[in-house]
This record gives sequence, structure tokens and C-alpha cells, in this order.
Amino acid sequence: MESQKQRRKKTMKQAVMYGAGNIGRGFIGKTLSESGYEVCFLDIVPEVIEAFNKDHEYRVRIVSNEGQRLDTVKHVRAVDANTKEAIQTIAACDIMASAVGVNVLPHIAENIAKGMRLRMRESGRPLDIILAENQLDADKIMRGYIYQYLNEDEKKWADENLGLVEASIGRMVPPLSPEERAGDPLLIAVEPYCQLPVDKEAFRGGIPDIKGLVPYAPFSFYIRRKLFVHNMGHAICAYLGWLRGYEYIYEAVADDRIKSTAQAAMDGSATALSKEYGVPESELKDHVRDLLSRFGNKALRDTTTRVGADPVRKLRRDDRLVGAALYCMEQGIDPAAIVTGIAAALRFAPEGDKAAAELQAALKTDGIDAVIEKYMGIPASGELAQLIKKEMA
Ligand SMILES: NC(=O)c1ccc[n+]([C@@H]2O[C@H](COP(=O)([O-])OP(=O)(O)OC[C@H]3O[C@@H](n4cnc5c(N)ncnc54)[C@H](O)[C@@H]3O)[C@@H](O)[C@H]2O)c1
Ligand SMILES: O=P(O)(O)OC[C@@H](O)[C@@H](O)[C@H](O)[C@H](O)CO
Repeated sequence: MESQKQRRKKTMKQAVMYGAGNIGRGFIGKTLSESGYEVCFLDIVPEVIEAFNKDHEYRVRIVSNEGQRLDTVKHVRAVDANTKEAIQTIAACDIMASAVGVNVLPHIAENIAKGMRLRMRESGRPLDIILAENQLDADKIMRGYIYQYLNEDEKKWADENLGLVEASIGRMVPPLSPEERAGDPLLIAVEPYCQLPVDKEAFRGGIPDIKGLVPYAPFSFYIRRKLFVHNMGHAICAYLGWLRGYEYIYEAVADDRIKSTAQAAMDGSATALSKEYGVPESELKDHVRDLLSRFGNKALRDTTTRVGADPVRKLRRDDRLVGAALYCMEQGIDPAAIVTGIAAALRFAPEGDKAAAELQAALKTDGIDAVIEKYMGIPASGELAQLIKKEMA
């Protein structure tokens, strides 16, 4: 006979969370569960999948300088992402989200295409996917990856029914060490901030009822604010902090020299955004102050190596540093403080960061001009490149 628990689950809305890492577990999966969904995580790490299916719940520690609390996230399960069951889950869900990392997106596109194809045949219901990734134009980029696996009829269906929803993920979630997770393998620690701004116009199946969701248009404002203010300032603290020997972001931001560089850089982006979108500059600068205070969250123990990781991605033309510098220049704002951060990123070389090692090797063998052109995608003779070279010298 069907148990009460099984009956309740059948009537619950179903969510798929692609990626059961820091953001998947520590933010989006938790939010979906608290909004009344049963959440199926898709991942590839067997121990993680096993842990979800053992207790069907996990714990999230909310930490700040004021104290902490422990929440239990219920109604969760996990499935190996590379199985038929995962495809069926995508085909049948009410809402889906991804938080796998920008570099992994091309590798999950085929499974999403398969799930979408099955859904198109079985129910024909629109499929909305919230892209919880730090990437400008994540929606367009992901559509390109998925369409590689679709035929013309499927592409036509997807144009109308596949909603790829950009999101601005502000919650900071560093990984816990194995020692901290001992005895509770799914435990995660997060900061209290939990708003979820999303592109209001991207949903094809209606705006879902999700706790903390902030549907907003034009979304380019939020995405730029997140990448060019939050992530850019965060990266500057990480790179300057690492160079000064700090392990944690809270140590870096407590150093007045680093804080003032990060603040000047973030204020520059804030002014540029205010000019373009007409949002009051004072409001954006208050946001900068609030972020700098959130970076000072000691209990979060976020590291300079995590926040600075993969400088190859972070130095791309459309990413937080070069992207923000170009944006400021377009708006007539001096990018000097951001350039200090770019030069620091070019010196970032922690053990074990393969992208940083690649950059260091390229600097040695090919020189700065070649690195600027290849990794930043800007001309070595251009204005920004000149500023970077001057700062490096
Ligand atoms: N951690 C943060 O504070 C934070 C905040 C905002 C945005 N983000 C963005 O969120 C995204 C995820 O970051 P994260 O910190 O959660 O990373 P993470 O590494 O903790 O999580 C990624 C998860 O994806 C899984 N995965 C990898 N390849 C997979 C595949 N082929 N199929 C299924 N699962 C796969 C991994 O096993 C892991 O569980 C990134 O784009 C990041 O920039 C992170
Ligand atoms: O995730 P990344 O590597 O793109 O960036 C590192 C951090 O800046 C980032 O994870 C932030 O913590 C996050 O975007 C929350 O604000």
C-alpha cells in the first residue's frame, strides 16, 4: 500500500537541480525545497548521490559575524546525471536549475537536449531552466550548446518553449573542508543573503512561485551589477589578498590598502551602471558598502584561492575584470583600480590552480602582449592593454 510520505511526494511540485555543489545544495536546492518542491539533484559524484538517497535530507549552516543557525533541507533525492532516469526527471519536472560551473555547461547540454526532446514528445509542457552560473549571457551561450544536439523541429519547439533564465547569484557559498564535513557529508555553510534575481522575460511556462525570487527586466542591469561590482570586487580582494599572503577573504578586506582599491574599483562600476541604467548612484554605492561588509564574514571562511580560482576565465574580455574595465571606459570612468586587480590576477599562482599555472607559463614563454591578446581578447596596442602593462611594470 502507498505510504503517506509517497502520496505527499506525488502531489509535490518537482524540481531538478543540475549540480549538487555549493550553490546547488547551499542555495538553489534549499530555496526550491522551502518553496514546496521535491528536489532531485543530478550530479556525477557517487558518494554525494548516495548520501542524498540515504536520509533524503541535509543540513545547511547559515553563518555570519553575528552567529549561526542550522537548517534542515527536506524532500530531496539525487540521481546520476548520466542515466536514463536523469533524462526522464528532466522531461517530467516543473522547474529546473543548473549550478555546475561555467566550464561544465557544454558537458551537460546533451543530457538537457535529451530531456527536452522526451518532454516535447510526452507532455509538450515548456521547460524553464534557471542558470545559476557566473557568466554574462549564460542564456545565449547555453542555448548555443543545447541546439548543437537538436534537429530543426526541436529547435523550433525550443525557441518557443525552452526558457533559459539568467540569474544573479549573490549568496556566497565556499566549500567546507573534509574535516568540517566529517560525519555529515552533505553539510554546507552559507551566508544569510538569499535573494534570487532572475530575468523576468525569459520564463516560457510562467513565473514560478519561489521564495526570494526577484523577477526583473531589463536583466542586463542585475547581471552587470553582479559581475562588474560584486564578483569584480571579490576577485580584487582575492588577488591582492593572495599576493599579500592572506588565506581568507575576510583578512584581505580587513587590510585597508586592499579594501580601498576594491572599493574604488567597485564604485567605478557603480557609477558606470548608474549612468547607463539611471539607477541612483547612492543606491549602488550603498550596495558596494554592503558587499564589502559581507566580504568581511569571518565565519564563512571563504578563501582567496577559491574566489581567485581560474584566472584564465576571470580575465576573459566578458568576465568581471577586463569586462568591468572596458565597461567603465565606455562610460568615461577611469578604470585604474580595476587595472590594479588585473595586474594582480596576472601574478596569482597558488599551488594546484591549473589555469593560473597556464597563465604563468604563457607569460614566461610568450610575454605580456601575447597573453593580453590571447586570454583577454583585447589588442595589445589598445588603451586598456597599455594601462595593464604600465601597472605590471
Ligand atoms: N559558490 C559560490 O559562492 C557561487 C556563488 C554564485 C555563483 N556561483 C556559480 O555557481 C556555479 C556553481 O558553483 P559552485 O560553487 O556550486 O561549484 P561546485 O563545484 O561546488 O559545484 C558544482 C557541482 O557540479 C557537479 N558537476 C560537475 N560536472 C558535472 C556533470 N557533468 N554533470 C552533473 N554534475 C556535475 C559537481 O560534482 C559539483 O557537485 C558556478 O558557475 C559559479 O560561478 C558560485
Ligand atoms: O564562482 P566564480 O569562480 O565565478 O567566482 C568566485 C566568487 O566571486 C563567487 O563564487 C561568489 O562567491 C559568488 O558569485 C557569490 O557572490
